[in-house]
Amino acid sequence: MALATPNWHIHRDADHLAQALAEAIARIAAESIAQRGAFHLVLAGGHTPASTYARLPQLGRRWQDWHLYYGDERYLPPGHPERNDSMVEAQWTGKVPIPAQQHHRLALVDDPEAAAVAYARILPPQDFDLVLLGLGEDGHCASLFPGHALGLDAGAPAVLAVDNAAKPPPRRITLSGWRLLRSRKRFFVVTGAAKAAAISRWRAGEPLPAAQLGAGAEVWMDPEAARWPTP
Ligand SMILES: O=C1O[C@H](COP(=O)(O)O)[C@@H](O)[C@H](O)[C@H]1O
Repeated sequence: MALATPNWHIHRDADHLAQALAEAIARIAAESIAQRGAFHLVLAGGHTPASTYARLPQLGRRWQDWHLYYGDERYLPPGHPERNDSMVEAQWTGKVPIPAQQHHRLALVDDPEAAAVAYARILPPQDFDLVLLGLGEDGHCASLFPGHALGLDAGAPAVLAVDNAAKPPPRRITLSGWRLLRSRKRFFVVTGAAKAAAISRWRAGEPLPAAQLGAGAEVWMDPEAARWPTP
C-alpha cells in the first residue's frame, strides 16, 4: 500500500524556518490552552530544532500550562551533553517557568527496557497537541531507525527501548510509531544538505521510518534539505 504523502514546505532559509516554526508552536500552544486548558507537546531532539527552541522564550505565554515530552532520548546520565533534554534546557526551558513536574525527562532506571516502561507511564491518556520530529540521514525519526521495530501496531508498547542504534549513542528510548501518530498535528523539521538524500528517498516513496509517520504531517525544510537529488 502506498504511504500517504505529507505536506512539503520549503522556507527561505534555516533562520526563517526557525522563526516561523517557533511562532507556529507558540500559536498552537495558545489555541490548545484556550480550548483545552493545556498544551501537550512532544519534542524532537538532535541539533536541528535548537534554533527554533532558542526563540520560544520570547514567544511563548502561560508556561504553567505547557507539558513537554521527548519523542526520544539517549540513555545517558542526566546532564550529559548528548542528551536531548540538555539541548532543550540550554536553549529554552532553562529560561522559562515551565513547572518541573510537567517537563517529562527520561529517568535512568535499571536499563533501557525499564526506562521505557517508566516513561510510558507518564504519557498523557489523550492525543498530543503537537509532535515535533527531526529526520536522520538514514531516514530515522525520533529513535525509530531503519531495520528496527517501529511499533506501528496499536498493540505495541507506547515507548520502545532501542539498542544498537545506527547513530551514537547506541542505547536510547523512543516513543513508538503508533503513539507518535496519536497527535493532533505532526511537524518534521529538516535543514541542511546532509538531509537532502533522505528527503529525496522519502519523496520517491521509500518506506523510511519517517515516511511511515508522514500521513497528515507537515515537513518544514530549508532549501538545502529540499534539493531532491536523484536517490
Ligand atoms: O539522534 C537523533 O537524530 C534525529 C536527527 O538529529 P539532527 O541532529 O540531525 O537534527 C533527531 O530528530 C532525534 O531526536 C535524535 O535523537
